[in-house]
Amino acid sequence: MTVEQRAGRRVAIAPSVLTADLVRLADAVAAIEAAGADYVHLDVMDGRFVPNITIGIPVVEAVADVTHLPVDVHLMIVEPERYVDQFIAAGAQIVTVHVEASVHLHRTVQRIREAGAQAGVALNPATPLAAIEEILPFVDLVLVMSVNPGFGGQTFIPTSLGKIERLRRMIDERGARAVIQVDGGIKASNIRRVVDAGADIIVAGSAVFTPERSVAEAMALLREALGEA
Ligand SMILES: O=C(CO)[C@@H](O)[C@H](O)COP(=O)(O)O
Ligand SMILES: [Fe+2]
Repeated sequence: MTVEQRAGRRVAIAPSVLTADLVRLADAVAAIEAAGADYVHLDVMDGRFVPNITIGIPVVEAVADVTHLPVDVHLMIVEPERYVDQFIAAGAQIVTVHVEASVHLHRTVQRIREAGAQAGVALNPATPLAAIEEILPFVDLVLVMSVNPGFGGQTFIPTSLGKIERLRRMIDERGARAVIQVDGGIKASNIRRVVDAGADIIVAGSAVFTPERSVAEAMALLREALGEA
């Protein structure tokens, strides 16, 4: 994408429901949809790849059944290739796997696309961009983790900004089609910097689901920080 094309683009926001009231998950999804979210981001954790266990296939299916938003599934699980078909059958439109978790990443990405979803690859904060050099032409999305995966509500790691800038250059120089998603610790106070570094899709969990304000107010605050409200 050229600088000119990027200048006119609208940034997408993908709220993560990880810190929502999960007893009222349908209400949380309806609230982000009404507030103009572009995706619903679902964080799947297995207690092995990350030290936390969250939701699985039935919850993804339940969310897909009650929303028009594209369902963006972030798999923080070992051997994700064993489950991608089931997540896609459940309604996932984007399936992102961690490069650290899939030995035959090219095969996994191919399988996600064959099954009809968009394929994303995610990088932990300590994983260098070199890990995606070979897979870049085959993916729809690269997810830069700006916290160590496993929990919502953590603090943004500032060195992520340089990594996003370098990834932006890598994608643009190679003419790759992948979009850049950034996930972890993004608030109204830093969203502009993340977008200026090159992000196309912002994941925001605790900034959207917070006791401090309604979902609608929180989303408006993020848009305002982007200069879009
Ligand atoms: O994947 C993850 C955490 O592992 C994220 O999607 C978080 O759930 C985002 O939450 P905040 O950092 O925005 O609170
Ligand atoms: Fe996530």
